[in-house]
Amino acid sequence: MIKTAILTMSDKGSKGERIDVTGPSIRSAIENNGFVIEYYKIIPDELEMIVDELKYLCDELKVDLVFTNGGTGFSQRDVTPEATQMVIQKYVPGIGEAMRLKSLEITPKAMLSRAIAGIRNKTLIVNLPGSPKAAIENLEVIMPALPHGIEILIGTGGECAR
Ligand SMILES: Nc1ncnc2c1ncn2[C@@H]1O[C@H](COP(=O)(O)OP(=O)(O)OP(=O)(O)O)[C@@H](O)[C@H]1O
Ligand SMILES: Nc1nc2c(c(=O)[nH]1)N[C@H]1C(S)=C(S)[C@@H](COP(=O)(O)O)O[C@H]1N2
Repeated sequence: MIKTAILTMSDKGSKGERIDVTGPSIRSAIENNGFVIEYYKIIPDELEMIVDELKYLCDELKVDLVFTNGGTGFSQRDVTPEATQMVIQKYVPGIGEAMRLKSLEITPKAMLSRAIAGIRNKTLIVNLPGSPKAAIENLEVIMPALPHGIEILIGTGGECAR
């Protein structure tokens, strides 16, 4: 079982002005698929809050995987990739590259997501875009490779086929 946290970055959602559809969509897409959701929270697009949450999830709760959603675009308040960059020790460029490459087959707007992924200690952090459609499309791209990477990261296996 992969211990997973879902962190929704949404100014409107955190103020109760919009129901978070994306966080629960991610949950239902991965639950019962070898992933167990240990944490879910909606927070505003505030750099320091995001950094603190990510550190808590990696260092205290020690989840294997964090999916962030929202705050990857061009608006002034979009700072999720910057917060992620501040806490990771290793950058995993292939995850963002794959999400954008495959998503460009769906919409040219895919290039507007600045999502990144990286590792802090034994936790993988993956940024997903904010809309439910975009988040699930991006998630579907990376799902086939994620369990293998996490097994290697947490040391429970992960033999690469030769
Ligand atoms: N958590 C969410 N749940 C449902 N829909 C969302 C969510 N996040 C984003 N969306 C949808 O995707 C669109 C683009 O997302 P974006 O993050 O740019 O919106 P926003 O209104 O600036 O976000 P917010 O105020 O929530 O930070 C939104 O207008 C909304 O329709
Ligand atoms: N697969 C996919 N990726 C996508 C989209 C989409 O509809 N499908 N929307 C894009 C759009 S319109 C934006 S602005 C960026 C950033 O989204 P965010 O600011 O909500 O994080 O994700 C992009 N990535």
